[in-house]
Amino acid sequence: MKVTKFWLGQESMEERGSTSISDNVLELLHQGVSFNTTGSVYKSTSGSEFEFSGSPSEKAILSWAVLELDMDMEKLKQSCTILHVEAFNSIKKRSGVSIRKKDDNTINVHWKGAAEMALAMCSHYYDFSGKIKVLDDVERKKFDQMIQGMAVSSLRCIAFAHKQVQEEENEGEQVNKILKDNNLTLLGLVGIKDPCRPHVNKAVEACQYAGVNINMITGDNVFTVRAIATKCGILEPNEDINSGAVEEGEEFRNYTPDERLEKVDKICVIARSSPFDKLLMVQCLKQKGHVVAVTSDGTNDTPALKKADIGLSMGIQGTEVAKESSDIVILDDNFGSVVTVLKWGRCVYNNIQKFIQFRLTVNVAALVINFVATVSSGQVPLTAVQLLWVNLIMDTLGALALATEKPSKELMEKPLVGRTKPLMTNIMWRNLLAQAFYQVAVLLTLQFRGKSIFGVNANVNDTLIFNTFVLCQVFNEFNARKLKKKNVFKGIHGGKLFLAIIGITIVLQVVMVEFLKKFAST
Ligand SMILES: Nc1ncnc2c1ncn2[C@@H]1O[C@H](COP(=O)(O)OP(=O)(O)OP(=O)(O)O)[C@@H](O)[C@H]1O
Ligand SMILES: [Ca+2]
Repeated sequence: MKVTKFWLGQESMEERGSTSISDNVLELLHQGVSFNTTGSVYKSTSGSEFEFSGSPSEKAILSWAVLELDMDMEKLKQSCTILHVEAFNSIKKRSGVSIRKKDDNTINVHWKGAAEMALAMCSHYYDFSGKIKVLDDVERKKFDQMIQGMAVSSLRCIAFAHKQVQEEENEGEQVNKILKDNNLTLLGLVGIKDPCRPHVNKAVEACQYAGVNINMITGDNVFTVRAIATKCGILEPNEDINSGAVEEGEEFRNYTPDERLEKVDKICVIARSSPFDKLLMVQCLKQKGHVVAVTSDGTNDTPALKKADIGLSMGIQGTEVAKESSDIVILDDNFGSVVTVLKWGRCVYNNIQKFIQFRLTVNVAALVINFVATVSSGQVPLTAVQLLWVNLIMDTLGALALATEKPSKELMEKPLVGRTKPLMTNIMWRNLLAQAFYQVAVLLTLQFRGKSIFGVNANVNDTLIFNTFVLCQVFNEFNARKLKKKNVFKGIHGGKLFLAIIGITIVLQVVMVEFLKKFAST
């Protein structure tokens, strides 16, 4: 984030530079920035480089004040004492401080906050030459237009305002417990640019392609949000203003629960929201049966992160509290990683389905064969050791082969699973029953007719059945790779591990049959 615009009175200050600002206004601005902040400035002893810490907005403001307005935080700290602080509050969107200047004992209250909200508290403003002027309706309108102009070019607007108060007045109010917030004088407006990260556009597109809707809920001004949302593809460029896709937090908050449920599907963007609105949105979407993921960086979004099905926090910018209450921490702060999360989530779900189908087929086939053969002829075609052996290699190697399949592009085309769809789909049942039926038919034919077909004795026939059963499972493993597709070999070259495991399974089977005859009864 970076301050790219600065208005003093009704003059844009970028070209003029800090030297043209009158001394009294500059001093007040310095006070307003340096005491009313949660960030800090370090100057490394060796170089002349400054280091800024704090939230992104704070860092942007501090670096602007230090580098462009020649603010010296150390010197200012020594010249004033802080009397009372009101921390930034996500509902009021402002923070305040009252300070006493040591040399003349004057007390100043400074406010910094969302521009249109701060403007509402002002009755006067400093013009470019440092004179105080009355903020009448005509002037107010001009300021409103300035703010809107900055917002539509996707800037975050923050205003600085102050008020000088009398000592007695403060004493009467029990030593500055409540900061005065009316009849302030506007010091200036800044516009902070927060450029869209390079991968966001693609990530939004990929999510939408995968059937995931993206909503943006933020504390920023509605015009700023609309500009940013359009830039990163959340809103259509020619979205109708009255379509209900963009709303303000207050509007959303004041709906009746039924109204909210009705409108929530249409809403893409909520501006000037409080943390409570974010939570409300998550609750609403969940109530509608959606699976909700929330990404966030801030402490105040903790309730929404916790309430969501999946909470994602940012690893670098994110606060510790946000990380603690999220399920996934995105280490590189890249929104593009959300797509990776989506892909791997679907991949794991898909692999579990494949394995379930595979295992159930093995078990159903083994059970039916042994049951039918025992009931009709009193002989068991697969012995206990053989069945254990099949379980052993299929549970370990089979699981390994199917669970290590990497996410494929097709996964993103799959329809959403949702909350209520069963894990075993109809297609899986179809595959399972068809495959089990086929295996049972082959093996029972071998059991009852094998000796005459191949002209072998009973012992060899039993081994034949055992081998056939294991090989059936090996082929079935290929079948399980694709639940829906006909071509189960697609992308097989990529699955080196899969092929290796199939090879190992066959080698182990040969060892079992040829070298462990006594044990395996072959
Ligand atoms: N340090 C600050 N001092 C004063 N006002 C601020 C500051 N940071 C943000 N604001 C104002 O509050 C608004 C953002 O409010 P809030 O922090 O509740 O929303 P958010 O969606 O959590 O924002 P963020 O993108 O910063 O996480 C901004 O548009 C700005 O006007
Ligand atoms: Ca935040």
